Amino acid sequence: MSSEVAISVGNLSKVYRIYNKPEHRLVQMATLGRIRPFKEFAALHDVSLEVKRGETIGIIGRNGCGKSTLLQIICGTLQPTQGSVKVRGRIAALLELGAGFSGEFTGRENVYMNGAILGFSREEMDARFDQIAQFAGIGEFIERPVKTYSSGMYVRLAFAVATAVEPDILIVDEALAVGDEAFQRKCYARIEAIKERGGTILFVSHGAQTIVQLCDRAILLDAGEKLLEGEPKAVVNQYQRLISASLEDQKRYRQEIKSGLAIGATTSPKGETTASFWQKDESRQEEDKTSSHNYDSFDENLRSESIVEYTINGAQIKNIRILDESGNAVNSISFGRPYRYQYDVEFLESAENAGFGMAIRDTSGLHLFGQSSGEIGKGKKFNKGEKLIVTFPFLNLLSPGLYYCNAGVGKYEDGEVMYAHRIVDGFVFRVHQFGADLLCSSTINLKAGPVSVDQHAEI
Ligand SMILES: Nc1ncnc2c1ncn2[C@@H]1O[C@H](COP(=O)(O)OP(=O)(O)OP(=O)(O)O)[C@@H](O)[C@H]1O
Repeated sequence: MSSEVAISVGNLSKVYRIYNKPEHRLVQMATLGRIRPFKEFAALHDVSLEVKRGETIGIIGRNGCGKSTLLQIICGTLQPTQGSVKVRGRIAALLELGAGFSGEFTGRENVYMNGAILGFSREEMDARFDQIAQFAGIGEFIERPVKTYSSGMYVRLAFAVATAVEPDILIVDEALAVGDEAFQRKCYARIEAIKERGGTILFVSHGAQTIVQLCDRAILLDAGEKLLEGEPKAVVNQYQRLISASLEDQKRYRQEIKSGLAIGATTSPKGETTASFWQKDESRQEEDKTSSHNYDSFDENLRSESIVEYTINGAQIKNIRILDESGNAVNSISFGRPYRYQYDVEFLESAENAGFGMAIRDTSGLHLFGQSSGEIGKGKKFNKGEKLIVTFPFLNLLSPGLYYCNAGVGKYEDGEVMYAHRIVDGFVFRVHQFGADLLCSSTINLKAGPVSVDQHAEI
């Protein structure tokens, strides 16, 4: 293993044996394995991955997809059925609650025991103890048995120990979700500090935002298999599409993701690209370019390369766009000016209680703003064939930079809220620098106007 690599996992598989009754284990032992009264369940199948020193990798996937199993094998607390794991450096792990501490011992005693397991002497832990207790912030509970702790207190102490011992590799399994918001912020700051000093971090989370914000690379696990590995935002987009798909579509998506078809698929089902709408507006763009009132324009080269389109489920969103005050299509816009974010919707089936939404995210995937036409479930009925233009007016107070827009049509059917159609990162726009410098460009905000949904025959 090269010295640049901190973790190397090769063709890892884990098969659990599931016994219907505890005594079946005895039967197996008594018959020297001739009777095998168990079923086998493959929790991991042929997973390989490599984490370089200094990288932060996020693992995302549905419940039961094998994330914890993978981390436990990497930490050495679980044996694989097949495959290899090589680790270079000292690992500190925050695995699921209950692992790591002994309930009968006090917090203080557990801190010292954990330190000893990681190879620290009593003196070395003495030097760190006050800092650990202060970070955990659990007051006099540090002198009480850990079994009396709330889950939040437990995580506070576990995180304080795991990060105070300056690990080369930090492995965190969703644990932070238990702490309160202020503590989570403290933890993320500490994770950032570990990253900055070149530590390697392996991070499991269901939180798409966390993965996008913290990680250099993400891995999507599904049913024990590594489906995708890559840039966090692209991986998270596919994960979100997968978890909100019907069982039937999930199979197809898995195939698409595995074969690489799902990434950067920018074509809508009818073969129209999002850019085709804009080509219709070329004459208007020309007019706009000649007008002297602003620097707004439409940049043909600025296209979203991370579009993820959900299955059409009764409606279709088309032609996502931003229009300036005069109705010109723009994707390079000014600070402080009013615009309309717009898309067309055609209902392919009638839908009760439909609603329309949008969201804006920055390049890291951070959700900045979202708006909807109203609560889904209290919306109108729309008939098959009905065509609409959905408009979200806004005053642009976003700082210069690139932003990605989502569009979604929701409906309420059989007591369930679902997407009739959704496009993630369907449109990208730039807030340009011209004229923004003098304004307060640190504001990350939009001033939204009332959403309108207009019937339209020609879309
Ligand atoms: N000791 C065990 N015996 C049998 N099956 C197990 C055992 N531990 C885990 N499993 C099964 O293996 C699969 C993977 O479990 P794992 O805990 O790794 O998933 P996960 O992705 O971490 O799930 P979650 O997001 O819910 O924490 C699940 O279907 C789980 O039921």
